[in-house]
Amino acid sequence: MSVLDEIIDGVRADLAERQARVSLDELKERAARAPGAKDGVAALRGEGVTVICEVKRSSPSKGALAAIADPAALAADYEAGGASVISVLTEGRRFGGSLADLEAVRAKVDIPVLRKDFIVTSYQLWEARAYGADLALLIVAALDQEALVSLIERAESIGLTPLVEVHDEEEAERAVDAGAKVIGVNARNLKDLKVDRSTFERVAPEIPNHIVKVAESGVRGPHDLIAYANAGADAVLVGESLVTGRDPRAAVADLVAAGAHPALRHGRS
Ligand SMILES: O=P(O)(O)OC[C@@H](O)[C@@H](O)c1c[nH]c2ccccc12
Repeated sequence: MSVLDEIIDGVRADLAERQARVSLDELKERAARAPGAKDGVAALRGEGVTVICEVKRSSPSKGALAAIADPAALAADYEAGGASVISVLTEGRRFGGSLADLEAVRAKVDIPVLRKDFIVTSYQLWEARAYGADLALLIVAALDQEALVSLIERAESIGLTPLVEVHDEEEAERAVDAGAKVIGVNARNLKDLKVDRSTFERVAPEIPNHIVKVAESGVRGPHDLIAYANAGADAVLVGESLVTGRDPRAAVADLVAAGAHPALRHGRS
């Protein structure tokens, strides 16, 4: 079984427990009381390359990364550094996240917040909205085409912007066909967890320019952001290097500065 399949088995078990405790109607009521969803597409289409900063305690590939006692404080640092979107991992078993983290971050920052999880049912989209998310991750490799199309539609119908994650050209084509407006190319292959930064430049040409292109994973600092920008990224998603660094606010500010004028500095046409 692939790592992705194993993670999803755990996600489904935890989901069944929550569904037994909280009805869909309760979630919908909670979603109706949540602050209105912010426009994720607009946030990512800023000047230059925008930066999505992730609250990430651990990962299946590296184990524990950072304790992050106060995820809201970290998110506030990211926002102060110039982040455009905060990504909050809510998967518990492998990534150490929770919906409580999402709620705490939402209460603290003004910029859009992404629920980063392994979403396989619309119940999880309602949870995302109920806990204040504005965007939600949908992983193409975890969904058949029918489920992908229906989750994109459901997400949009409740105000969420789907960030549709792909790992290769074929998945990119499926994401485009399904109507994704934001596509993330993950350099970390979820089958064996290896990072290959050339994935983005290989897959990006499959994605038409009206779609926001996000380069995910493996950004160690400004030079990686610039390489992704030169390969056509509109945004980058960064976790590990920020949570393990000494000064997340300064690290984000450095990334944002590098992304501000990539065309002028690096000859991107
Ligand atoms: O920590 P990194 O290498 O900066 O990567 C962040 C992000 O791309 C990664 O956490 C991620 C991308 N897609 C995911 C799907 C599920 C969980 C995690 C992820």
